[in-house]
Amino acid sequence: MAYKTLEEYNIKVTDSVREQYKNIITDLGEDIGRDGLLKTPERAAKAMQFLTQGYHQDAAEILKTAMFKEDYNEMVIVKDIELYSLCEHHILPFFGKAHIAYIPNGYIVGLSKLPRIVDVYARRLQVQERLTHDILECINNTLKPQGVAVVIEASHMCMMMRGVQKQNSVTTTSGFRGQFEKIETRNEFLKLISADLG
Ligand SMILES: Nc1nc2c(ncn2[C@@H]2O[C@H](COP(=O)(O)OP(=O)(O)OP(=O)(O)O)[C@@H](O)[C@H]2O)c(=O)[nH]1
Ligand SMILES: [Zn+2]
Repeated sequence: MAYKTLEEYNIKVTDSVREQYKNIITDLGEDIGRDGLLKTPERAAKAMQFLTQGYHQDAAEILKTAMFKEDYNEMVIVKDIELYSLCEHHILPFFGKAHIAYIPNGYIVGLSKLPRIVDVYARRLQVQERLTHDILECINNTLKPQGVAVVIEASHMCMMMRGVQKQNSVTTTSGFRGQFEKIETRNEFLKLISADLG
């Protein structure tokens, strides 16, 4: 990075993206001088930077900050983790829920770190399949558990607001490593994430 700090880099990016948004908004037929739009290029630039901040974050480092030695060999599940991402084909949102499980192998991880790594990978231009694998591989390679499973259910705005315009379709992706490759373990996980325990 040619800048001393991430903050300095972000300010330069805001400046550049703001100017490009001015052109985009004008080309789309709007009057950039209109009162309500005066600050829009700057706001839009900052919003896009927020939604893609995952490029500057290291998910493995986040996991490593909260790994604790513990002799617990049962399945740990964090389900219904809400996520918002951007599809890399249209730069439109896709959103839904991630469900994550792992079976420890000497170490447990601070529970909040699992939603945090979902956000690191979701806040990039993504496809749902790669998002699923990014989360799966990060946990597998960093925590080195006996097994890990990730399921994501999401709706894609590019299929709702435009294109095929289907309002109710939900896409499910999944990945399983280690113990979760065994059908009984995988089924126990799938049963637990679909059960309403409340
Ligand atoms: N596999 C996958 N496809 C996605 C995802 N997000 C968007 N897409 C699809 O990416 C495809 C891009 O296809 P193209 O034919 O190049 O684009 P398009 O003409 O805009 O396609 P339509 O959406 O069908 O109008 C579309 O089928 C989208 O539904 C994703 O996360 N995973
Ligand atoms: Zn799309």
